[in-house]
Parts: sequence; structure tokens; C-alpha cells
Amino acid sequence: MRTFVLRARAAPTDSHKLLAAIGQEAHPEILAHTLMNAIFVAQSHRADVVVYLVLESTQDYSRTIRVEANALTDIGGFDERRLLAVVARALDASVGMGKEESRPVAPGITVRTVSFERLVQELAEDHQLFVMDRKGAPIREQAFDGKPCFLLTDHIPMPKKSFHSLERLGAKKITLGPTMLFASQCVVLIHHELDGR
Ligand SMILES: C[S@@+](CC[C@H](N)C(=O)[O-])C[C@H]1O[C@@H](n2cnc3c(N)ncnc32)[C@H](O)[C@@H]1O
Repeated sequence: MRTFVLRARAAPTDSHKLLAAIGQEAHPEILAHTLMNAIFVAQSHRADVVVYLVLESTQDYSRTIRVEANALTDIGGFDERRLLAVVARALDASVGMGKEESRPVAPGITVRTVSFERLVQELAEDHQLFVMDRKGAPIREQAFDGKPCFLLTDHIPMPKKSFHSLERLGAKKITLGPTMLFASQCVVLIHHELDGR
């Protein structure tokens, strides 16, 4: 199983604001691109992949949308518009939820009012955590067990404070090289690296 967590610090949790922000400063298209590259391959879904999209620009609670490839049914396509419609649907399903509640959205998709910090604490219990960072250790030299979990951000960097708590949870920084990439490009290279093992 491969798990990806995208911490989208600028992404609005209001579906109308999210859709209106495409191509604007919040860059919600990063969510669509990451989902696309994590879940889809030509003519199919990748097996054994879970993606968490954590949207943090909110009036109340962060929204964590969990997408599990093995349980996903047809979502109508893989273009930006379809993928962001899935995100918007999950956000609409989450309206009025209290803290750390969860709701089903569609097969393979759930939404939860859980913060990034709480989510990674839970994942740390049975996953090997990796923070994607240009200054980390080379991915080529890293051994992976059965449940690696890769932590990425949108265009806003992970706060320093988060790095410290992630280190306490045993997360390791790994790099894909010196070039600053998009989160979605990191996902492709991670899949490539693991596919070759
Ligand atoms: C566009 S980058 C974030 C840019 C942000 N301004 C920053 O300074 O971190 C998006 C995500 O990809 C990761 N990333 C980008 N290039 C990388 C690389 N060469 N190796 C590992 N992770 C990388 C970043 O760490 C981040 O999680």
C-alpha cells in the first residue's frame, strides 16, 4: 500500500471558493493534479493507493478527503474539472460537521474534519512516514516497508513547527533531487521509484 498526504494549506474548505480559486493564488488545481498522478494510470486506477487531501483554508475545521483507489468507482473522467468536482462534492458533504466527524461521500471517498497533525499522528501508528523535502536523504538510498506514507504540501511550505513534530513521530526527510517540483510531479517520481523495486 502507498499512501500520499497532500497538505493543501491554501485550499478553501468552501466548495464555491475552491472552484472559484482555480488558477488563482490558492491554486486548488494542485489537488486535482496530485490526485490524478497518485490514483490513475492509463485505462485504470492504480491498485493499493490511498490519498489524503487536507484542505486548511477554513472558517472552522480542516477537511481531510480520503480517496482509496481500490474502492473507487467511475468518477466520470480524470480531467481537472471532474477531479475538483469530486473534491467540491466532499466539501459539500462536510458542511455542518463537528470536530473529527467523518462522512461517506461516494465509494472509496470519505471526508473528515480532522487536522493534518492529528491525521499524521494516526498514520504514524502503522505507516513509515516520509516528508518530501529537497534537503532530505536521496530516495534511492531509502528502504521501504509495506506501508510508506509520503507527506507533501501545496505551494506553501510546511511550517518549521510541523517538521519538529513530524520528526518526533519518526518521519524522515527524503529528496527527489535538487529541482523544486510540484507535489504532483513528486508523486509520479515516487511511484516510479517504488515500481522499480
Ligand atoms: C512546490 S513544492 C513546495 C514549495 C514550497 N514553496 C516550499 O518551499 O516548500 C510542493 C511539495 O513538493 C515537495 N518537493 C518539491 N521538490 C522536491 C524535491 N526535489 N524532493 C522532494 N520533495 C520535493 C515539497 O517539499 C513540497 O512538499
